[in-house]
Amino acid sequence: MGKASDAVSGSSDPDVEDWVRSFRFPESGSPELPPHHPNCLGCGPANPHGHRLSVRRCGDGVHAHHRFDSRHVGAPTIAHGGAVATVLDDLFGFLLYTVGELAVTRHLAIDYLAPVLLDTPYTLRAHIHARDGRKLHLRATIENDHAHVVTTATALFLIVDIDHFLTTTHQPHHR
Ligand SMILES: CCCCCCCCCCCC(=O)SCCNC(=O)CCNC(=O)[C@H](O)C(C)(C)COP(=O)(O)OP(=O)(O)OC[C@H]1O[C@@H](n2cnc3c(N)ncnc32)[C@H](O)[C@@H]1OP(=O)(O)O
Repeated sequence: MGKASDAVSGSSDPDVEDWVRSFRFPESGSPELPPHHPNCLGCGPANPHGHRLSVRRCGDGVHAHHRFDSRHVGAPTIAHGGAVATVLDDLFGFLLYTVGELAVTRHLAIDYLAPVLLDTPYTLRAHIHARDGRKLHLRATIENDHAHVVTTATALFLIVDIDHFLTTTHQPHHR
């Protein structure tokens, strides 16, 4: 595995620094992709409120099978749109393993084409549509068992260096 933390600068939070130091990119041939960290809301196995998303490489992109459950209810029987956004954002976050660079969400847009139902199997896919320097333009879909696409998403992720995760003094960005 490649190390993401060769140039770690000082951090005041030892837990964050430990996580950053232990972060590794998986081998390029490895289909299984590791969670971003144990408590990640999207994929962390130790987060009792999380989705525990399990994501694999698929060609140049990534895919996952997922069921939303009663913790994610919006309208009765339907997944909350924010829960769907969480999962898609996290799915996009797995594409960083395919580029071998650290990246974070700058912009996320979702089209909710049909309700995402609770306790129902879905297939999620994401890929890099285009790369322009630091900018990764990403696309994703959620599809039901009848191959109907119920949600589409696009995102702009920005490649960052390791210091992004160690800096506790980020300033708001004004466009
Ligand atoms: C150990 C590791 C584990 C890694 C673990 C990773 C976990 C992933 C988890 C899932 C993903 C997440 O939830 S990530 C968490 C949520 N996201 C965040 O917290 C990020 C918060 N935002 C930021 O920190 C910052 O805004 C950054 C770093 C994203 C970008 O800041 P910046 O470097 O100053 O860049 P900025 O000027 O804003 O924009 C860069 C370029 O993008 C363009 N741009 C900006 N918005 C748009 C837009 N909507 N459409 C088109 N283009 C846009 C700008 O014009 C500019 O173009 P040009 O002038 O350069 O041409």
